[in-house]
Amino acid sequence: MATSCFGYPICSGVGMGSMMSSSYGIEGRNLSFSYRRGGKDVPILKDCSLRIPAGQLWMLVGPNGCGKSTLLKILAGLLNPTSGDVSIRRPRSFVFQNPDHQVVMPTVEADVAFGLGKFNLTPHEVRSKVESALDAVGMLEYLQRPVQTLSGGQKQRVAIAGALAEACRVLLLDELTTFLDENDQKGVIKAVKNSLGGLGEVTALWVTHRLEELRYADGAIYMEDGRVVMHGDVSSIAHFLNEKQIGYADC
Ligand SMILES: Nc1ncnc2c1ncn2[C@@H]1O[C@H](COP(=O)(O)OP(=O)(O)OP(=O)(O)O)[C@@H](O)[C@H]1O
Repeated sequence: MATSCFGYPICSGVGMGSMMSSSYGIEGRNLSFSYRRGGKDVPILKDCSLRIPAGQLWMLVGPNGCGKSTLLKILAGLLNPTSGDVSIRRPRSFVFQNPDHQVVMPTVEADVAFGLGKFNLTPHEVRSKVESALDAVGMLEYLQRPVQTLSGGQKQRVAIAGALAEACRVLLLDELTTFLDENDQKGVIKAVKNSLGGLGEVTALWVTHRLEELRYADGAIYMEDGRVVMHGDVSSIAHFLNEKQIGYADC
C-alpha cells in the first residue's frame, strides 16, 4: 500500500503560486523548520535548498539528528516549514523505514489495489495497474501471496508498488534498508531504480545511512546540523565523506 499519497496538481508548492520548472521533480527553497521545546523555538532545518531533476534517484545523507527525516517530511507535506517553499510533482508518496508499517491488507494484490479504491476503475483496470506496478518492482509472481509471508524488503517493494499503482510522481523514501539484509537491500534499490523510468517520470529521494548505497544514486545531498552542506555530484560527496571519515556503521 502507498503509505501516503497526496493531491494531484502537476506542480504546486507550500507557498501559493510557487510553480516549478518542468525539469525538476523536487525543489525546496530556503527551508527552515523549528520545534517548540521548553517554551523556545529549537531550529532543526536552517535555510535548506535543494533541486532534484525529474526522473532521477538522489540520496540524502548526513549524521544522526542532522535533519534528514525532517526535510523529507516537509517535502512530503507531513510537516510545514517555518519558512521557505516546496515545489514538488504530485502525487507524492512517503515510504517509511519499518516494513511492517507498510503493508496492511491480507494479500499482495489487495494491498497494492487498496489505494486505487478512490478512483472509479473497473476490476480489469485495477488488475492491470496492480500488475504493472508489481512488475516494476519485480514482484509480479507474488500477486496472490499473503503479505505476512514476505521478507522486509519484499514488503517495502509492495509498498512502492502501491505508490506506483496510484501514478505517484515522487517517492520519498526514509531509510528503507535499515532493517534489511544485503539481498533485500539490493532488491529494494533495484525496485526504486526500475520505478523511475516506468509509465510516467518518477523522481525519488532516498534517505540512508548506508554510504555504499550512494553508488546507485544520480545525485546526492549531504547535510550537517540542519544545513545542506553539499548538493549534487555523488562522487564528490562520497570522496568528501571518505576524507572526513564520518563514523557511520556501514561506512
Ligand atoms: N517531534 C520532535 N520534537 C522535537 N524535536 C524533534 C522531533 N523530531 C525530531 N526532532 C529533532 O530534530 C532533529 C532532527 O531529527 P531528524 O529525525 O530529522 O534527523 P535525522 O537526520 O533524520 O536523524 P537520524 O539519522 O538519526 O534518523 C533531532 O535533533 C531530533 O531530536
